[in-house]
Amino acid sequence: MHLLTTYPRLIIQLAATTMDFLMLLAVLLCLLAGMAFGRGYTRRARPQATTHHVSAPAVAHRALIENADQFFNRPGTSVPGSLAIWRNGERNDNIATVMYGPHLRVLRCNLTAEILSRLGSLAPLHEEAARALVADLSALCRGGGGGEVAIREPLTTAVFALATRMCFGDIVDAGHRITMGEVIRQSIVLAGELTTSLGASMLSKLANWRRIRRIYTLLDRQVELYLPLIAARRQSQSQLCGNGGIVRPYIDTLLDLRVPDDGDAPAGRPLRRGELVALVFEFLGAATGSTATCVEWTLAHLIDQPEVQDKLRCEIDGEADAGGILSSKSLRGGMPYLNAVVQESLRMHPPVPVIIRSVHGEGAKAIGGMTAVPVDGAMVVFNLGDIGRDEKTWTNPDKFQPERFLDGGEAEDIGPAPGPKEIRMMPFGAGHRRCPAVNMGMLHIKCFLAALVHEFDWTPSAEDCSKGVDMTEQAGGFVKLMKKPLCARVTRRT
Ligand code: HEM
Repeated sequence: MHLLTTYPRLIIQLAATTMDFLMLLAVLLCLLAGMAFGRGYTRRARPQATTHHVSAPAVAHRALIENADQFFNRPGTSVPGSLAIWRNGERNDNIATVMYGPHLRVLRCNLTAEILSRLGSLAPLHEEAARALVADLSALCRGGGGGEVAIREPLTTAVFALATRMCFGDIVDAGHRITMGEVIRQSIVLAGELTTSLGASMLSKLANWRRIRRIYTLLDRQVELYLPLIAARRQSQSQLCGNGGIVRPYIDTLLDLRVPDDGDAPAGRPLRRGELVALVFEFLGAATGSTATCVEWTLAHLIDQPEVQDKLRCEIDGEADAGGILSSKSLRGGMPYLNAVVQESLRMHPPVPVIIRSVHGEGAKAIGGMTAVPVDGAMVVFNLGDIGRDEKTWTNPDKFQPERFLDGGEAEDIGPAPGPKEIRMMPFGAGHRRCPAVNMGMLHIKCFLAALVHEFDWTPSAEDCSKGVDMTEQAGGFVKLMKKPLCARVTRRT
């Protein structure tokens, strides 16, 4: 009796947080289950989701383009997505996590129509962000006189500031923005770690309980950081002026949006608080990580191959205005070498290294070696890095050769997103769930890269002078970073 009353109390006292308590409860349940079944327990065959890996461009095409309708969802049970979605008993989906259907269409259409298709109007924001990065870097490299700079942090800060303005307008002060950036960075790193270490079993959850608790803490922190901003935007949905047009911050469009209601409201329902937070997190994370990572990899190659850097600078100098700024129109279409350099970088180092789909039924046959799978489905992982370096598709796939994307090159007709006929690279994914922001992503990368190459000379750091730039990729993670963050000698051009 004593044990029965004392233990639960002890347990509750020991468990400082709900998560601790749940984990301990889970341990007890496991122990009880073990005792109950004892040695006579035989493992029942449970339907187990299998995982298939795809590295061949032709197989990716067969699945994601020819059989797109069977590959339109990401696995609902994928961790850590599932941890983030279910809070307080409700699904808080963003675009990436929601199941294919009307809800997804409404969210994707809103992002595309209200933000992604307004690149011309957003140009002043892009230009200001690029100028701020140049100023920041000039200060870091000894007032422009030359110095070694680790580029990742100033770059990420500049890209994140741009994403924050697009999302909330001008109401976020620098301190709040820095905290938001740090919380998102930590959340993404942790989610990346969980993706590789966390399985669906209870044992795996127990082994990872500290990380799971930490991710919930970070999610709560995001709620604390975004809600005051959302409330402020709700109060005054003032408009952000763009060049020749008006662009509303993303959050304003979300506050006005109505999504299909499972109940009986024919006009739909507003987004819930948790959904708004999930969508803001997605927007800020997606718009920042991939862009900053691609610019860092590209600079590494430009330092490694100074002749490519010179050729690129020549093209940029010819297009930039007196203030060194490139028009949005030039960035979007008029600079073939800049486009080729960015495409080559994305081919070799797609910032998002893998995309995942669930598949069931006959569609599974699109994947070599698979037969039709039952309704609980199988998971298919497409390796974007392998696809971009496929030896049957690319000549010297491990060599950085932007010329292949110019007229007469082996990839002259290849764009960043695959067309209907073939897949040769897919840094923005493919099929129904491909990235909706291909044009904006390309524009952001080009905008920051062009400003950096126009304003500075990039040479190896003292360490890299002897050894060369280390192009090793960091293992794991949602975004494929350089293992050794790029440190370069940066000199302001006069
Ligand atoms: C260099 C820039 C970018 C790269 C390389 C990139 C790459 C990707 C990739 C590989 C996917 C998964 C696609 C798939 O599963 O087939 C994705 C999805 C997505 N990206 Fe991007 N992205 C970039 C920029 C952006 C930006 C700027 C935004 C928003 C402002 C964005 C929003 C999204 C969203 C919402 C999804 C989920 C789409 C869905 O599930 O329907 N991305 N991105």
